[in-house]
Amino acid sequence: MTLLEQTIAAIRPADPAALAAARAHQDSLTKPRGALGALEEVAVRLAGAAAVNPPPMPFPAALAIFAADHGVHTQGVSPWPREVTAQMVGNFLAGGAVANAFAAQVGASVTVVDVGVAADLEPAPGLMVSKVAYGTADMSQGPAMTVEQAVAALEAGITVARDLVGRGARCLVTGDMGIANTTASAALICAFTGRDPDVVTGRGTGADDETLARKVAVIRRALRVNGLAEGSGGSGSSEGLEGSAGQGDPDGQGGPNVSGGSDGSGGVSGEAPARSALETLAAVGGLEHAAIAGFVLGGAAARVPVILDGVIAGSAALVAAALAPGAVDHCVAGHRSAEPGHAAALDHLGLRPLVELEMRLGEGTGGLLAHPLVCAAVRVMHEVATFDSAGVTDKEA
Ligand SMILES: Cc1cc2ncn([C@H]3O[C@H](COP(=O)(O)O)[C@@H](O)[C@H]3O)c2cc1C
Ligand SMILES: O=C(O)c1cccnc1
Repeated sequence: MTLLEQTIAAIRPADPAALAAARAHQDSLTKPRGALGALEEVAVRLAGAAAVNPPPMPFPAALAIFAADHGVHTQGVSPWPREVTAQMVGNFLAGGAVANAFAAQVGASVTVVDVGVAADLEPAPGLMVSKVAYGTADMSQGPAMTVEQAVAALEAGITVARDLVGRGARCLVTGDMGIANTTASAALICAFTGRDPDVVTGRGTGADDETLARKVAVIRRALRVNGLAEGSGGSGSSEGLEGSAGQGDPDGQGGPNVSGGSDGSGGVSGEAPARSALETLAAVGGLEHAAIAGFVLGGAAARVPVILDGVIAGSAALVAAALAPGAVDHCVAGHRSAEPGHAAALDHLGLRPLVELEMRLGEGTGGLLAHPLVCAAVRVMHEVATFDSAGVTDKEA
C-alpha cells in the first residue's frame, strides 16, 4: 500500500460511544444545558474524533504553512507578482509575518513547507523542502498537475502531519502561501460543490472589478478545458450526479477513492461518470492544496484534530473529504474568511466556523485565532464540576 492508501485506511469517523458520553458529560456540568453554545459542539466533536471522553487537550498546536506557486498566475488573476510567494516564505522564516505574530500569541510552532515554490529557497531552520515541482502548470490550458504530482504533494502533507504529531503536537493548524491560490481554491470549490464560478470567486488579495471578472472567466475556462464544467459531460443527468460530491449530496462521496480512475465516487458534480477526486485535484488544484489535503488526512489518521484556516484550507478539505469522508470528523473550521467560496466549502463539509472577523489573509491566521477557543472548549470537559460533585441543585434532578 502507498502512504496515501495506508493513511486513508487508518482514518476512522467519529466514535458514537465517545460522542454520546461527551454529550451526557456536557449536560452534567454546572451550567445551564447548552449555555456554551458552539463550544459545546466543539468539545463533543473532539471527543468523537479522539474516541474518548473527555478528549485530550489540543495543546500544543503546530502550524504548517504549505507554500507553492501557480501557473494560472500568468492569466492575470492576482494583483500581486508571483515572487511574493518565495519572499513571504523568507518572511515566515524570519518571524515577520502575521502568522508568526498569531502563532506566538497562541503558543503554536511554525513550520514552512516548500511543496512547489517556483524558486530554490535557502535552507533555514523551520523550512522543510518537499518540492514536487516549480509551481503548477496553467489550469486554464490543461491539468495543473499530473495525478502523480498531486499524490506526491498529498503524501508530503501526510508526512508533515506525522512528523509534527511525532514531535508532540496535539493539534494541527493548516496554513498556505501561494500567490494566485484563491483562483485554484475557487475552481476546486466549483468542481466539488457544483456551484458556479460567479458565486464562489472572490477578490483574494484585492482584485479590482476587471481582475475579478477575468478570474471568473479563467476559472470557467479551466473547468471546461479539464472536463469539469456543467455540461462538459452529462451535466445534470442523474447518472452524472449519482455518487458524486455534488451540491446537496454531502454523504454521497463514497469510500476511499485513490485510484485515479472514474469509478463514480468522490468526484465532481455534473459529469458522467464523475471524475475521481485525485483527477479533479490534479486538474485545477495547487500543490499546496494537495499538501493541505494530505495534512488533514494525516491528522485524522493520527486522531489529532486539525483546525482549518480559510478558503484555501476549505477547498483542500473538500479533496480530503472526497478521499476519506471520515476525515471531516477530525476537522474544526477555525474561521470563515471573506472569500465567498469559503462559506460554500464549509456548507458542503457541514462545518460551522468558530470565528468570523472578515479576515482574508490565509497563512493559517484564522485557524490560529480559533485555537484558544478550541482549548477552552476542551478544558471545560476536564475541569468543570458536575452538579453532583459541586452539590449544585440541577433543575432536571
Ligand atoms: C504580502 C502578502 C502576504 C500574504 N499572506 C497570505 N497571502 C494570501 O494571498 C494569496 C492568495 O491571494 P491571490 O489569489 O489574490 O493571489 C496567498 O498567497 C495567500 O496565502 C498573502 C498575499 C500577499 C500579497
Ligand atoms: O480566505 C482566505 O484564506 C484568503 C483570502 C484571500 C487571500 N488569501 C487567503
